[in-house]
Amino acid sequence: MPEIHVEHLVKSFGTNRVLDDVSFTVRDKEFLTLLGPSGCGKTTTLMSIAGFQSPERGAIRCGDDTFFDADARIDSPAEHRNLGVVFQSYAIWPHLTVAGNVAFPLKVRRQGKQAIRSRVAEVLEFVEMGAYADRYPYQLSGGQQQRVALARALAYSPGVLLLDEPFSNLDAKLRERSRTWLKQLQHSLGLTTVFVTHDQNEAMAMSDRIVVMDQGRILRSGTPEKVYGEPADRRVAEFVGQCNFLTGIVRTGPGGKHLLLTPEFPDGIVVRGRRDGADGSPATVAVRPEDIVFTDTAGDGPEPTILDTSYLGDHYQSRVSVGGLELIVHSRTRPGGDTSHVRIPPAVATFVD
Ligand SMILES: Nc1ncnc2c1ncn2[C@@H]1O[C@H](COP(=O)(O)OP(=O)(O)OP(=O)(O)O)[C@@H](O)[C@H]1O
Repeated sequence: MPEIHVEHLVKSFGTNRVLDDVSFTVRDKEFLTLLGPSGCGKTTTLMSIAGFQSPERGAIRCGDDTFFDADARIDSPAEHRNLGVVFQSYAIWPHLTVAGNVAFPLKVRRQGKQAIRSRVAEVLEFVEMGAYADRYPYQLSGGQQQRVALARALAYSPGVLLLDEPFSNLDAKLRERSRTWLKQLQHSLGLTTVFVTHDQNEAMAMSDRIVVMDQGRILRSGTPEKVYGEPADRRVAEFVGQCNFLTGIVRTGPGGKHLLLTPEFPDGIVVRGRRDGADGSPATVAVRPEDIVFTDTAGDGPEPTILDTSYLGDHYQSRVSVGGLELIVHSRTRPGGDTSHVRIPPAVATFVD
């Protein structure tokens, strides 16, 4: 399957610049997710790849094909790009059966009757909808309709799959099941896939790599582990999971490790990663709530005031106050009693400014 190269896309609607120098590569067979808040330009990026939007600047290449090149005035029509696209609203045709919906793009491509029949059967098997071929959309659940939309997109063996929030109409349980199932299908068919979502859990669960966008720009890209564990930017840390931010002064400690000294943690927090010329400069670090520990050892850290605690099934979430600072802490057990100090273990904090 081809790689996709998105290069320096710029796109405005009137005076509103919605893509501002967007570049990324989707590798062969990779599941890449565009993640970001509503209005950040995810759909516009996807629609530019699909050929339904034309940027003002930049280029989009897919394997050896140039889909779009503003300088060279190339903008190939959507139907020549051989991409499978599934929109947020699956838009399957209500007057056609499941098989009719899936056959439609093949008929448009003027394939023979026998070839269409066998391909429709094959694709419906991929999405586990073989038994529903003769049903109409109104006789299907939301999840089943979504599978039909996917089958229709897969029918003509596209090199690349583009998915724009395909699970947004499903309930939480079905959404979760659909994620696993789609990921398995994508993997087994080896499809290069670009997926759009504003749901960070969905992005984490499904992606080989995530591209985090905000206000038409790419803030960060990397594996889910990298984006979550080393967000590098405060907006990424805030958007991808919950996060605490601590501000202080950097000191170089034993072994060349960087420490962040804050009024609440005067002995210093050992920060992961290095930064040149940081000694003595102000800095902000991000610490995930699950990385902060309640402890009964007084020397380990300050004594917080617990403001409130919620039980969330697999953990407790507490809001605690340490000096003037409020922190969110996740713990396996309810804090209080002899677990009355908070500790930030070495190398869980990362610089974010
Ligand atoms: N056809 C259009 N005309 C004018 N403005 C548009 C048009 N399409 C999108 N926009 C604007 O461009 C910006 C980016 O929209 P886009 O749909 O790409 O965002 P998104 O990240 O996909 O958001 P969501 O998650 O809500 O779908 C928004 O401010 C939106 O209002």
